[in-house]
Amino acid sequence: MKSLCLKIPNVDRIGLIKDISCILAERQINILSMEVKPNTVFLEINLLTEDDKFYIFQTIRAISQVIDVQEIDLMPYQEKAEQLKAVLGSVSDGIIAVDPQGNITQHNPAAEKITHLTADQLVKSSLDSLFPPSIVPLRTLLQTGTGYDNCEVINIPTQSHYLTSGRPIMDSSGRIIGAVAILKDISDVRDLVYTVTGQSSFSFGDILYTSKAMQRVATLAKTIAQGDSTVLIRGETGTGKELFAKAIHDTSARAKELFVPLNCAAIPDTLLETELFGYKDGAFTGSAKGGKKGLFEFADGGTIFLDEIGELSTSLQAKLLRVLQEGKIRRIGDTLEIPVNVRVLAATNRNLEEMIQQGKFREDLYYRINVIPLFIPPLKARRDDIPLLSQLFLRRYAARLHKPVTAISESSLQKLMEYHWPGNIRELENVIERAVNLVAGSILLNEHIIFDHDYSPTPLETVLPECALDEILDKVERDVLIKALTQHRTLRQLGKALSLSHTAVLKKLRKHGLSIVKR
Ligand SMILES: Nc1ncnc2c1ncn2[C@@H]1O[C@H](COP(=O)(O)OP(=O)(O)OP(=O)(O)O)[C@@H](O)[C@H]1O
Repeated sequence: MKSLCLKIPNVDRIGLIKDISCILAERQINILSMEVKPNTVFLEINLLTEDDKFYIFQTIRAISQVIDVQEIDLMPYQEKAEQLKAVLGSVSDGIIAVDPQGNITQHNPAAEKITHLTADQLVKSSLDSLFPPSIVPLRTLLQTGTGYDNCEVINIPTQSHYLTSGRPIMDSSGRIIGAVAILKDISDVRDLVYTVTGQSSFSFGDILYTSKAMQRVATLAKTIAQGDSTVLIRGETGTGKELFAKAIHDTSARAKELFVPLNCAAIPDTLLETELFGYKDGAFTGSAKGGKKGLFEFADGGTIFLDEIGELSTSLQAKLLRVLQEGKIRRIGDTLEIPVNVRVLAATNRNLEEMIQQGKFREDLYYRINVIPLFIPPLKARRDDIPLLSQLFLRRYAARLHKPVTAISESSLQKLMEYHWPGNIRELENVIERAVNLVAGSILLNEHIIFDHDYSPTPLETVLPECALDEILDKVERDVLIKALTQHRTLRQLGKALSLSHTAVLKKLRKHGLSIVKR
């Protein structure tokens, strides 16, 4: 039933509320809420009919000392609640208020985002049902009344990580009637530290290793980072080339500017050119009005990371060489040259020297980008790193998949140490993710470790007897695609490996309900 809110200005007198109540009672009208302030009464009542409404306006106005009766949209308490909601909704920090028993009474949308809990989970729930007691300083606060500042909370089941400060809410006699916690997401804290101190948000500390080989690479990379020269990062697929590029940028003098990564193999040539250099207004049919900035312009002042540079077509290689030599770009369809100040980091797992011999890679570009070569060793050449990286991925996927697995058995670690890792750290991550999916207990065992090459395609003998040729071909096609997907990350690479066009690959993936694994 709809309610009607009234504001009744008056000259205070004893018995006025009783008179109003009598009029409403006579008409069987229910009072939903009432607020009495000096010289004003606010009423929220059930609205019955237009006739009732006319009647109560007339009769209440006629009460002695009543000045007027006005209809209003919201009661004062509703207005305050709306204002509070707007204030809570406008802050980026999470806010959670609880009553003395630890039941959540208020929270804002930022708290949902930071705790990774939904409004339904938070509303009227108790702290203990949502957070392990060991990570809820608010619970202690309710007992001691002592506030706290910037406690770090990592809640593994919900994958949330934040800093929280808390204060008690006391009544006038000093009794604790609740508490309020402020939550700051850890990534916002990092950004803040970065803004204030200029300290890098991603550093070499995020690249894990124990091997001597990697120590040498990391030391060299840290030195390189201080300079401004072009770096060519070499290494097999999945060895961490992009990770190094990011660490070099974030430790360099350009750290405050943009790091723009581009995988040259992921985009067809024609698009790649517009991505890199942009285009002028009206350069071609369907081009955006006002033209478009390319990535070199975007990255101005910062770093551009050209991953899989060996996949660039020879015509784009020539254009890239011009930018590196002249420090200027020209948008497609434009004659104007725009100066850009961009550090180029490039990476490849291809043998560029062999490609030069075959005429597939320009020698002049090679010398231009290979100013400082950085070789990331394959995982099989630094097996000492396997236990540490395995633990990292085990923790990551145990948390992500809500599994209680905490350790890797001796023999499975042995199995990991003996494998040749053609897909390097990316493959190790896949294998651990797969194992965590399979494990039921707390220890990852030998049987949970399945390498990519262990996935053997359906043997033909098992399908031949009962299937039509179309079905057999379908099964084989699906197996081949699954196998190829474990080795290639982009449509372009897949297409190349299977001698198919982009669209043909895409169509086949769709047909079998498969997709490229994004990382
Ligand atoms: N030393 C490391 N510590 C932690 N994670 C790592 C390390 N090296 C690589 N990784 C992880 O392995 C994955 C592959 O790394 P990355 O993408 O940097 O490799 P890449 O050599 O650039 O691969 P590709 O040649 O296929 O582009 C990423 O998820 C990355 O975070």
